[in-house]
Amino acid sequence: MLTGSEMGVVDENAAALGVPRKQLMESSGNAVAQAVRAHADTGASVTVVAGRGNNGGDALVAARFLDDYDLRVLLLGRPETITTDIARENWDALQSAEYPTEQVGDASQFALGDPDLVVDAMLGTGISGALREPEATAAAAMTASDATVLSVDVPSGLDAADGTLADNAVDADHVVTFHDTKPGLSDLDAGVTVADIGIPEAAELFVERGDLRRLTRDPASHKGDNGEVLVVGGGPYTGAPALSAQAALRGGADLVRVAAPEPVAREIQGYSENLIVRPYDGDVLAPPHVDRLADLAADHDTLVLGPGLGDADATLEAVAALLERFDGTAVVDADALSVVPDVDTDADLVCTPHQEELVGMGGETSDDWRERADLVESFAADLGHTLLVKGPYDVVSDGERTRVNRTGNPGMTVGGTGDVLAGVTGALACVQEPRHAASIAAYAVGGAGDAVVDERGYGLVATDLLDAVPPALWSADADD
Ligand SMILES: NC(=O)C1=CN([C@@H]2O[C@H](COP(=O)(O)OP(=O)(O)OC[C@H]3O[C@@H](n4cnc5c(N)ncnc54)[C@H](O)[C@@H]3O)[C@@H](O)[C@H]2O)[C@@H](O)CC1
Ligand SMILES: [K+]
Repeated sequence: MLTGSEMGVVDENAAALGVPRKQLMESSGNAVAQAVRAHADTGASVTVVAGRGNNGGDALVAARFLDDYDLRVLLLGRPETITTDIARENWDALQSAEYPTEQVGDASQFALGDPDLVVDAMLGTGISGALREPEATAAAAMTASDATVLSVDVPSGLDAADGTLADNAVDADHVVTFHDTKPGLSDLDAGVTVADIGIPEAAELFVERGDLRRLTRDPASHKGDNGEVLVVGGGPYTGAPALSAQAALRGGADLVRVAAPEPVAREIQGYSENLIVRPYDGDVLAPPHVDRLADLAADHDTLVLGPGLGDADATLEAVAALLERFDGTAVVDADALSVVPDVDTDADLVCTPHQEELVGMGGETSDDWRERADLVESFAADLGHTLLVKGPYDVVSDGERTRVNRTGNPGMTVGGTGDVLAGVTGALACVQEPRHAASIAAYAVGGAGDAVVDERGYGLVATDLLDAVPPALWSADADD
């Protein structure tokens, strides 16, 4: 089942793969016409009631497949108010071909007549709230009529975000929905057909620009609403935690703090005035620090644990103890990964190993990315956590759902790129489900690397990625 917004992600991913929405609309329209044929004999009277969005567009396409019916096509509103180019192009095609179309200016002009079948294509996944006019009047007329009511995608008035049905929704006899069923359809007293509209499976498997649609930033948000990240890293190394923390800021987090041993804290701060550094005593993370860090972590949306911590026994012991105390979302990277298989934690972990680290954790890998995806999925299920396994094709799995990211290039084998990825994942995990955070982070950091290499060739360094992350996250072109 897919919600309306998930459908939007998949459909833009299809466009990114070369199957644009207008092509999908042609398939949808064809499927609507097939459903008409299934419920009305050739020659029967069929009235199409089209809204001004793409739901209406689907039915305007269907009209071209229904030449052997006694057809009427009603547009609710003026053609100038059609909201998308592709729906308007299909309206214009009906005009050029001189189909019998009518415009309904307002509710008082709506007259359904007495058709054998009515196609309800007023509103689909773009609805918000109860039906307004003239849709409300048209819906009441459809529901009251003797006509068979065939709804396109969802009955107008059903909100595919959560399945709620408006009081004045269309009472459909049949629904032809696209690609996958939608929330609320199974509760209706209507026959539901799911039509394949030619969206490639890859649009759901591969992370593509449609996934960026999940990113939203509330214009009314305040400092902190977009995430506070705590990076626990550093000791033997200073660059890694600084990179992760700066990447978390580039990934959209509002506040990023780094907890690090006192001797390296100043150096980490020196990399960037944007960071807040919280020093603790000693040269490396060790069990005595855990109480304070656990309290600090509880005040953050996500924890990024591992960058530059090193693998001293005391450090790994402290990592395990910290995870045992923590019940939020933590991105675990680098040396901290080795602790994960044996740790007992209520936290949601996003583990970001490369393939060697995966094997070190007890997982298996394969040169074939499809096999690797299966292996990662079953290992994620064993662990009970989300995995983002880095490679030429990154694999993200929560043990049930698995995605593959194809951005990135061989220039990114340089040191530090993993720290950037962990930081961006940490930032996104403040506002996204872990699997989406990991998928989008992999896509955007890979895309950032691709942009840098496109511009300057190989020889990129991890700091180059930082500036390239925001455009990779936020400036994808969306089509209609
Ligand atoms: N996303 C996809 O993957 C695909 C979508 N297609 C179709 O596109 C539909 C979604 O199209 P759109 O996003 O253009 O949205 P809709 O066509 O569902 O509705 C958009 C219009 O409805 C108006 N509106 C919203 N709430 C209203 C209310 N309560 N009362 C009256 N008017 C209201 C909006 O102002 C807007 O003009 C799907 O349901 C499906 O039929 C298909 O063409 C193929 C693929
Ligand atoms: K509809």
